Amino acid sequence: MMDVEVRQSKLVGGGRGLFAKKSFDTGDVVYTTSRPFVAELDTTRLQDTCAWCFRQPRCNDESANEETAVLPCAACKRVRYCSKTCQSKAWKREHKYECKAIAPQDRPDLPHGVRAVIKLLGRLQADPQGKDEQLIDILRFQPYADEGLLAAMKKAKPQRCEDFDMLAYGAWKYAGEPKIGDVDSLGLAKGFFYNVMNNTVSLSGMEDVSLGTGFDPIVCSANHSCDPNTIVVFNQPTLVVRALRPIPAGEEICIKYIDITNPRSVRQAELHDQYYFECKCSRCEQGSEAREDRFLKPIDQLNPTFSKVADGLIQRHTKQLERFAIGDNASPAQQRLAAISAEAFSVSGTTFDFNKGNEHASEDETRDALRLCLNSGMWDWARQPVPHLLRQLLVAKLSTGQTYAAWRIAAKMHFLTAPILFPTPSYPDRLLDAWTLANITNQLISPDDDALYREILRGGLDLRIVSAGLILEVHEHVTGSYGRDSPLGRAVEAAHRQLTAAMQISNEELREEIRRTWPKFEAVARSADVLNV
Ligand SMILES: C[S@@+](CC[C@H](N)C(=O)[O-])C[C@H]1O[C@@H](n2cnc3c(N)ncnc32)[C@H](O)[C@@H]1O
Repeated sequence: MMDVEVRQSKLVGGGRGLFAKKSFDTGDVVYTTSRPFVAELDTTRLQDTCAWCFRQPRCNDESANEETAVLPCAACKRVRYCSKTCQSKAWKREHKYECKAIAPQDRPDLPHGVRAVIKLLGRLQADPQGKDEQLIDILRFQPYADEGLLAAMKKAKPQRCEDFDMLAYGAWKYAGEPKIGDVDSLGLAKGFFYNVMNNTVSLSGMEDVSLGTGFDPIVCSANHSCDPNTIVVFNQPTLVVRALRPIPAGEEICIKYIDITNPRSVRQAELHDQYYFECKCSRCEQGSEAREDRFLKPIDQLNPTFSKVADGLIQRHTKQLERFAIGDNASPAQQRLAAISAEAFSVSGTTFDFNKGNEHASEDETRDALRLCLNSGMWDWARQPVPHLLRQLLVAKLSTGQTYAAWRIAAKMHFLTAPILFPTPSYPDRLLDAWTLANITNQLISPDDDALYREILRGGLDLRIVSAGLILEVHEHVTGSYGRDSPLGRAVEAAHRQLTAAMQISNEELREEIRRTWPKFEAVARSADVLNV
């Protein structure tokens, strides 16, 4: 018996939605499935990730030993598994329907949507009586049967529609033009393609690295809110929906489809471009009064130097100004800030139109974009795209082995962005950030960095206590999102065990040390000059 049900939503244009059948407390599991109904690896992950459990390179399955890397399917050599058990589960449920089609080695890897549809058609063909309930659910999941939605997509993205039609046709061909009762199987393939591919959830691993995309008829029936009452986490391969706050029975369960830390105009543009609806959630209705839209000073107080810079940027970003609109962008002051936003967002690469920009932005460009926002005196550390840019700088520092610089950025984010962007301590992004900071801190307390450790200690901050405090923090809050029985939960549990075993003081004494250390840690983090690290 499920604790949620799918029925008509009250949201304007919301179609069907997901509803709570009982009340939930913060952190409760609202819905879980052992593996999304559709779970496809990104093509770039086919060689290093198990195509069934999504773990890299081995899972906790009993038949996998420590030496087992992911091994390829002997027949198609296109997908890999970490154990016989994973391979056998995959084969029985779906791989047998695609193995032959994807085997020819002279073909490139088929896109994940095509592979998903081949397998869905195979499963449907093998179940003419409709005994598989999830398959029935998926046939009921049809937001794109709505003529209005389809028309909106055709108008906004004619090329995408053409691609979908062509790829769905290809999938149908690869599936052997299946006969499924009296059903028009090509029409079905197209319907799947639109419905499934427009509504996937992204499946990320522990370091928030994208592994692939998933689709589950229940989770994907949840509508969007920029102030969602639940979060979705992927525990390789379990999908879990948890309550972010108390939810009374009968309330609609909403998740987030996009990055909700962005300003309203960016969120609205992304929802319109990707999902073809206008969000009217409570946060969007607050307009520019919501925190993520506010600036530090009234917008006409941008200093003359930056006004001049912004005037130059208006020209460059004319086409993007609407996406970054400040109010109605009618005044020069509004346009200037919209132009600075457009410039900095384009470097951050965090709105989907700019995905390519992200890969190309250098460390210097990232720092320049940060300076543009922060030195203008209008942005604080938690207003986007500053947090996006900080994360980008952190990744750059980590990838070039500049651990101490990375630590200072991560520490700054820990105090100045995370609690503001994600007020719930168990929020997945906040937990992952704290875990990253714990790991960077651990690197700094390794014997290799002894000199640095001692220098920081002389300044009054004991990084060993900082590390312990962060591990305890993540350990305490992981239950509210990923849960203990998850890759992150297990890693944190192991770190916690190690910490407890190595402790030479009592638990109470350690907590007292942490309590005493934290204001110093916060002061160091706040004063870190991350624009010059
Ligand atoms: C993943 S589906 C959600 C389930 C869908 N409502 C259904 O009827 O099956 C996404 C689609 O639902 C609609 N939708 C989701 N959230 C919405 C919201 N807050 N307001 C209006 N429509 C929404 C949009 O049409 C969107 O493309």
